[in-house]
Amino acid sequence: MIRLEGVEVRYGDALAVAATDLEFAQGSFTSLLGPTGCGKSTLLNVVAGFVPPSGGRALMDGAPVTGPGSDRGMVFQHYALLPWFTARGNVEFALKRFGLPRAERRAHALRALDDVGLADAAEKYPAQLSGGMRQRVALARALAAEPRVLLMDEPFGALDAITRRRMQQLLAELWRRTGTTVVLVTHDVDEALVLSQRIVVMAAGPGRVIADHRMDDGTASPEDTRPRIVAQLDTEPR
Ligand SMILES: Nc1ncnc2c1ncn2[C@@H]1O[C@H](COP(=O)(O)OP(=O)(O)OP(=O)(O)O)[C@@H](O)[C@H]1O
Repeated sequence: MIRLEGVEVRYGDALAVAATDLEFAQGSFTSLLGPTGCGKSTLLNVVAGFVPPSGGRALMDGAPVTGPGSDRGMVFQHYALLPWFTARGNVEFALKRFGLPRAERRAHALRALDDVGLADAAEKYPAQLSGGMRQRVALARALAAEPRVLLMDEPFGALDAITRRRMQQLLAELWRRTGTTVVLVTHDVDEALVLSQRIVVMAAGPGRVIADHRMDDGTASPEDTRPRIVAQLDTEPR
């Protein structure tokens, strides 16, 4: 459903991502893994429509991606919540651009907050919420519009280990329940192994794909795959 054809990204003279071909099947869960600067966020932002490719093209259901759209929800490491809105207000605000009537926006927002286990915190402000709860609001905000694709850029990078684990479980549940296509950017091999069906490993200088591990076809277990990925990350020049 998402297809990158020869996607290349330059920032000025610098080649951030060399020509890359990738496909993400509908309903799949893929992690993009690699060292800092290898172009993970850049590729995700091409799919999101925030960064236009300098070469090649990104397609969603066969149509070129020309900008952000409600079919793609995004979650960042830094939650970017609006401090003057409650949790519910933040989710409702994000729904505003879809032109839903107010009552419907509210119902959607409350349902999304309930889905992430925050029904009781809907009227709290971001400053009254823990990091994990804020990230749940950000997840609710992305999911409220019922996107077909959820794009996540190091979403749990700022959380402590226990909260991070809980959020991973929540994400796995939501993915199984909704069938949303997920593309997750992470530095963390174990996070990628626990969550995804497929791990695309990237290297820097210039950013490129160096391996594509599939764990969903029964041929490789996470235990077999882990040392191979660690070796790939270690041997690549940074
Ligand atoms: N807006 C920008 N302008 C100029 N250069 C950029 C810009 N965004 C990213 N880059 C450069 O492009 C390369 C890829 O960056 P990108 O953020 O995609 O990597 P990443 O793998 O996501 O890294 P990290 O894990 O640190 O977030 C890096 O060399 C980075 O410095």
